[in-house]
Amino acid sequence: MVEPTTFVLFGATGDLAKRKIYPALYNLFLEEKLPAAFSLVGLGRRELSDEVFRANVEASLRQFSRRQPADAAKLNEFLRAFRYSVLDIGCKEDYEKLLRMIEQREQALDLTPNRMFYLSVGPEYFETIADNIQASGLGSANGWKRLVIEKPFGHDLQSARELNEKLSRAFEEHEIYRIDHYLGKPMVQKLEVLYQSNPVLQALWSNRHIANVQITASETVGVEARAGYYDHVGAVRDMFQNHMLQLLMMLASNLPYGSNSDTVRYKKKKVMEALEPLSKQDVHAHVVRGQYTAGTLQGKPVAGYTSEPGIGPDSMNDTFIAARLKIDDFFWRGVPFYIRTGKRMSEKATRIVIEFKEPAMQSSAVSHTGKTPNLLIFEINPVEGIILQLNTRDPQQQGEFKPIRVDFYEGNDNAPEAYESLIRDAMHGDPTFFAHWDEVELAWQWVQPILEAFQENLVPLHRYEAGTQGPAAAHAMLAEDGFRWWFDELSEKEEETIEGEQYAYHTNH
Ligand SMILES: NC(=O)C1=CN([C@@H]2O[C@H](COP(=O)(O)OP(=O)(O)OC[C@H]3O[C@@H](n4cnc5c(N)ncnc54)[C@H](OP(=O)(O)O)[C@@H]3O)[C@@H](O)[C@H]2O)C=CC1
Ligand SMILES: O=C1O[C@H](COP(=O)(O)O)[C@@H](O)[C@H](O)[C@H]1O
Repeated sequence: MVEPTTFVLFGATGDLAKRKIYPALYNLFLEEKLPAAFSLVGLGRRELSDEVFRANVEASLRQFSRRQPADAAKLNEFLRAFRYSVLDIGCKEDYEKLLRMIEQREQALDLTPNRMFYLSVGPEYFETIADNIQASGLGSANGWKRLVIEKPFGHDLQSARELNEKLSRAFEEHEIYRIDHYLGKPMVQKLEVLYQSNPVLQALWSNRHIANVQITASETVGVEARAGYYDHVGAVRDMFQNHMLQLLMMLASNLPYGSNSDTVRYKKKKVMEALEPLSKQDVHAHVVRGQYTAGTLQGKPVAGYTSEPGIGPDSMNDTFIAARLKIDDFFWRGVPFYIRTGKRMSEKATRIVIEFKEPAMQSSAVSHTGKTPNLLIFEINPVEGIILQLNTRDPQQQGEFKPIRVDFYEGNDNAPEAYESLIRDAMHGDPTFFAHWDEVELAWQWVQPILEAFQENLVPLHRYEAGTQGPAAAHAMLAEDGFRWWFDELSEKEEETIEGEQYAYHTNH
């Protein structure tokens, strides 16, 4: 049972609300996962009547919801909860007006005053909104209050700390839900269960058996219409500091059976604390910075980053980052974690590949031609699946090994979106899949030398052609350790030679 809730949506006329929040709420409603007593107040500067607001919400469902609103009665029942109020974030009187409106609705619907403030607005507004919520009395009713905020949470370590301090004046940590939509992806949420409920995985889940871990989030899209935002953040802030490090934490935290949200947060924090820090001078040896140039994607020519609308010809912004990380703890000491993410790469895929070690002793009487390492692959996005790569004998070529893949793909094309489970969890008061401040701070702390090294140009900016798997230097980084990125569609030529060097790939580590 979800408690009665008033959902106060700042940025109700914006892109995120239309594309993600309304469809998520609608699907939760259809699945009877919204509170029976539910009211939503949308806020923005635009003058809209309740009717126009509801019509806009309906239009967004028609465009973006995974389930079309076919049943008019159901749709009307859903939209009945929606009201709109004009609010300028900096205007104190607007919050007083909002308070009166919410109180009236709570009275009319006999709602306990539980209020969820969802900030779907730029981060520059977070502090003002939190202060005004407190000053107006919106947050001091006789129920719970929660603050849901979107990324980015700060621009670097210092700004993140400042922001957190400001939010803490109005909301306690347990009331703040920092959304990282990667934590809402079904396969990411399943990692915990897969580990806890499969002794075979538990037995293998350590430096005894694992040679390395590779986490990739490659995108085919470029900067799109987000130049103003992206050119100041780059891949390191947009994806790496948050989504990619969250994937690392979820994978490496070895959660014991029966973990609750406190254990999850504690374990994730421990992973971050055990990450070997990089010094600014060392960044170049463990981090590859890249930027896409013109190329071909799915048969079509695409522009290079510096020719994109809104991007200057001299921009040194990173559209790709790859890094080698080491976790110095009992489980993972000696296992490199390679993380990479980039725009305009050859495929849209988020996946984790776990490469297992080879047994130390091999019989010399048996040919090992064709043998590859065992791999366990978690496909996270856009397809969801688990693949195990094993070796068997090739029946045609008696003496040779042949890799086979045992795979399971989640066939549900209509799977819930990340925002559905995250909004539901926030309404339930379950913080498990939200980013705690401790993790966010540790993530910024780890990334800070990278930000500084990029800023001071201590790391070369490697160009990579759009439609490829990123700069050659990212392949060379793994080759230095005797590994390779799995699942790259490198052409044979590229595989043989990278920047004139022989690709050092061997399977016995
Ligand atoms: N869009 C996306 O896919 C994603 C967005 N995010 C984050 O979500 C947040 C919102 O992004 P997005 O929806 O794209 O942004 P938009 O620019 O599309 O929307 C911004 C919203 O903020 C409102 N707003 C702006 N200034 C004021 C003000 N002074 N007073 C009142 N309302 C104001 C606007 O309303 P009005 O114009 O009516 O005043 C509008 O509803 C950002 O933090 C973004 O980083 C995170 C992940 C993905
Ligand atoms: O947060 C962001 O994520 C998207 C990628 O998300 P995905 O769910 O499609 O993998 C990325 O394109 C965007 O730049 C970033 O802000």
